[in-house]
Amino acid sequence: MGFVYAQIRDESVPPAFQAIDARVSYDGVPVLDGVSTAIRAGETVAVLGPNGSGKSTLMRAMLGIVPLSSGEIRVHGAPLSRFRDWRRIGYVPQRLTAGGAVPATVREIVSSGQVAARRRLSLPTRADRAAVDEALAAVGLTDLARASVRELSGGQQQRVLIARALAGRPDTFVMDEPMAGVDHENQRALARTITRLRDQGSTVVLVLHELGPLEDVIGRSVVLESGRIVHDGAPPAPTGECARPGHEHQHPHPDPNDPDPRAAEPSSPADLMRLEVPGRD
Ligand SMILES: Nc1ncnc2c1ncn2[C@@H]1O[C@H](COP(=O)(O)OP(=O)(O)OP(=O)(O)O)[C@@H](O)[C@H]1O
Repeated sequence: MGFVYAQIRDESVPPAFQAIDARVSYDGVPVLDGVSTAIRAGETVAVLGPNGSGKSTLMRAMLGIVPLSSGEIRVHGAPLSRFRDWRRIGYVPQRLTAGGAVPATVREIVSSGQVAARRRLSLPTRADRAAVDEALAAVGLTDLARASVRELSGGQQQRVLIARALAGRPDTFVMDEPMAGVDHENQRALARTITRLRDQGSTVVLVLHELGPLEDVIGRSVVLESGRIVHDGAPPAPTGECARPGHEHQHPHPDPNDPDPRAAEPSSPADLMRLEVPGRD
């Protein structure tokens, strides 16, 4: 723990992510409206806010998946366009729509999280396989390793995506609603995993609708409203604050398998890999 806090305080370590007056528009409509924030290495930060406030867009902009109309993103000290060390980043996208033609198994999808980190043409090592086993165990999917992801429930598919990010052994995680559709028991397991990542010094940025079992893990919350940061600091108090997510909050995607025309539909390990390593060329 001492190491973690020393790292957070150490000004010589660049922020894991830095947004400087970041703006994103869709069809001329501003969705991020001048966001400036820094996620320090080793921090565990929740991004909260009402539906449509720009949370996912901020995550995707930080990873270069959506372009800025103006402003700047820096990742581990480098401008996004020059950042190359994507193996350091584990991305859990909002959800998986696993209806594609390739009947990938749970283990295959989880193993795809290691492709970015593996040396060209090299096969998985024993350590790689152990990391996949560990990631599957961390999300409670060991028994389903050989199942096709298409057979899984939305919450189980969400856990596959989390395991895929863990398997690559990154030190920086971006998780977009990792708890969505996940039952309480597995939410608590995920909270334990995130606590462990934090204690190891990993950086974790999560989009959440409510803190739930993560309440004790989250040290800082950034609340967005209409594409702007309206709160940045200690998580909002449980009651009486409009910034608190959950109240008047309608989740727009109650069924994780319900196709969303906005979403990419990753259907193969290769497609999932592209989600994992945005911005590579
Ligand atoms: N690819 C896209 N094309 C057009 N508009 C988009 C696109 N992605 C998001 N939007 C719009 O941008 C706004 C912000 O969306 P975003 O998904 O970032 O919000 P959010 O805070 O993550 O919402 P939620 O809690 O519902 O997931 C919304 O109005 C949304 O409809």
